[in-house]
Amino acid sequence: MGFLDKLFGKSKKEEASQEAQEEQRPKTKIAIIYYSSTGTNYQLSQWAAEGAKEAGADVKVLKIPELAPQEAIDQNPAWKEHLEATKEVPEVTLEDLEWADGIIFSVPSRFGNVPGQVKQFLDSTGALWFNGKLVNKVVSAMTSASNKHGGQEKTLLSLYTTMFHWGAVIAAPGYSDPVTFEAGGNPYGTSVTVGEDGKMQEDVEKAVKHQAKRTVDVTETINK
Ligand SMILES: Cc1cc2nc3c(=O)[nH]c(=O)nc-3n(C[C@H](O)[C@H](O)[C@H](O)COP(=O)(O)O)c2cc1C
Repeated sequence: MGFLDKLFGKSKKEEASQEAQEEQRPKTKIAIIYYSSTGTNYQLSQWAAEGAKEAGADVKVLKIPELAPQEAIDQNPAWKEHLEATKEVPEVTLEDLEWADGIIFSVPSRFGNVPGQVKQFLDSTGALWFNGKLVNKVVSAMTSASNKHGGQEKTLLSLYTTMFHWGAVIAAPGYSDPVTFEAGGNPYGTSVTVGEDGKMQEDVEKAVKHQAKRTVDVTETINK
């Protein structure tokens, strides 16, 4: 509300017209793109979707295709179960990247790096990159690992390296809200430790939702 509005208030007509304008403004498009073997990064993505929707965005949750051989998946019941439970989630395409104004990634750590499935997908973005289609996309990322210091920060930096080459704008959470401290204090992106029982060791839901809202805010600022 501007100074004059504060002083004199707005007429009902002006308020209605402002509301109508806000309704007509296209929603910010956020793609939440994840890879997950055993469900952790899928859950982080669900929370991010809730946060981004609460912030008014049009949201798509998309999975990066599995590449592991079926024999490997069959040997791990949690992996098999998760893939079965999420078979209806659409697989991400290059058109989804073009559609999105902002992208939130969620990927598990593999020796401090992104999983091969994620790298394969990123390497398929060459033509979009070459044609400048990824410039100014706002990106933010989340991750998980089995150990508290198992490579979470390095995994995020490895992922962001590709985004620097895209010309994307990285919207890491930093310490923009105290929820980050409560979630373990990773300013590069929300990260979580997964116990042997497959459960998350820290409560990161609020931090994920904050990160998602911040991604929507930064995306809207960039696209003003
Ligand atoms: C090949 C491989 C490498 C991994 N490397 C690490 C590692 O270096 N440090 C660590 O703490 N966890 C490591 N993990 C554990 C995964 O990060 C963990 O299972 C994952 O974060 C769970 O996420 P998801 O449930 O979304 O699949 C590794 C797992 C696999 C399969």
